[in-house]
Amino acid sequence: MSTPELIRIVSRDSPMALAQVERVRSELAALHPHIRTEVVPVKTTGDKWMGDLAQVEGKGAFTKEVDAALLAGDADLAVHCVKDVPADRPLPAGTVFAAFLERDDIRDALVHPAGLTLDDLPQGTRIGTSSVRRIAQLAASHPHLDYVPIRGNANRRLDKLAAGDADALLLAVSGLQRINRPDVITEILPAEVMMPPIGAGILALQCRENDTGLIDTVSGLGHPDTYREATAERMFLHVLQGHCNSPIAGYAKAERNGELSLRACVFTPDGKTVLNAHEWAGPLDPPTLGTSVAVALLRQGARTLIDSIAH
Ligand SMILES: NCc1[nH]cc(CCC(=O)O)c1CC(=O)O
Repeated sequence: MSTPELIRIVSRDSPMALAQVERVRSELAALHPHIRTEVVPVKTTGDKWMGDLAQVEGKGAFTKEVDAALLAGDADLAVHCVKDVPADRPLPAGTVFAAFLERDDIRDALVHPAGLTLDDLPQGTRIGTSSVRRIAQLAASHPHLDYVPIRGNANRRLDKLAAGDADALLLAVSGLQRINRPDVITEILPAEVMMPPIGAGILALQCRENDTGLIDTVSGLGHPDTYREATAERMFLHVLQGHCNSPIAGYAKAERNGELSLRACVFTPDGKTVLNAHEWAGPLDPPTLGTSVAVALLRQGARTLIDSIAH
């Protein structure tokens, strides 16, 4: 097994994705100063299609072309937001996760040009979001708000907000930090108000499964607690067979004392029905915790809620 001299890193070509690649490059440079890296940017279906993601083959819209480049040997290492990697099916055959980087902020933020906070938004404020998860969580608590679909990478959404296409946005804090625009945040929503999506704030490194030298080299970038959280969350989503447009939210948390917990919710689109589960792992391993929380929600009727959303 040999250490590679050059690692070609493939990723989406959005500013956020390229910033993520730079983080990987700098962590790699610190660990392996002699390895050179090259960036292979690709456009994904999700970047090109500006309509409803459920109408394209929704699942994997942000990952398919990246995975294809990896499998074709045009690159050696893919960087993905775990949030964008489908969990209802296995990773593309022949690829594996080699590491999960230390998790960033998991919360969503409100972006309002005049600096208003969520509870101050007036009647009829148009929130630019296409996310079933985000809309379902505000629909019940803030019924006076309106929603307008908005797509495109975070920079484009900020441009559309400035152009007046929406009155406010909901975006991930971690994403805004990555594109160096935390200045636009007017309020960070606590996870109790806006439960994050599965995999929020986590970057995964994916390799070809037979590239053992590379897997070994990049595994040093992995963060053990993030690995436990990501594994519990993805098994949860796998058992629920959630899809990219699912009204599902939740997060695992590895506490300082080593205990792992997972809380999760499934919503109706109007947010009036919320199924809830929160469990501690105790002696369970992370995937079994994920399975247990998913089964708890299935017992409460989660299947009907998930299947009633078009996908
Ligand atoms: N679907 C786009 C996407 N994928 C991951 C993030 C945020 C960063 C992350 O959670 O890793 C975003 C942007 C957003 O939802 O605001």
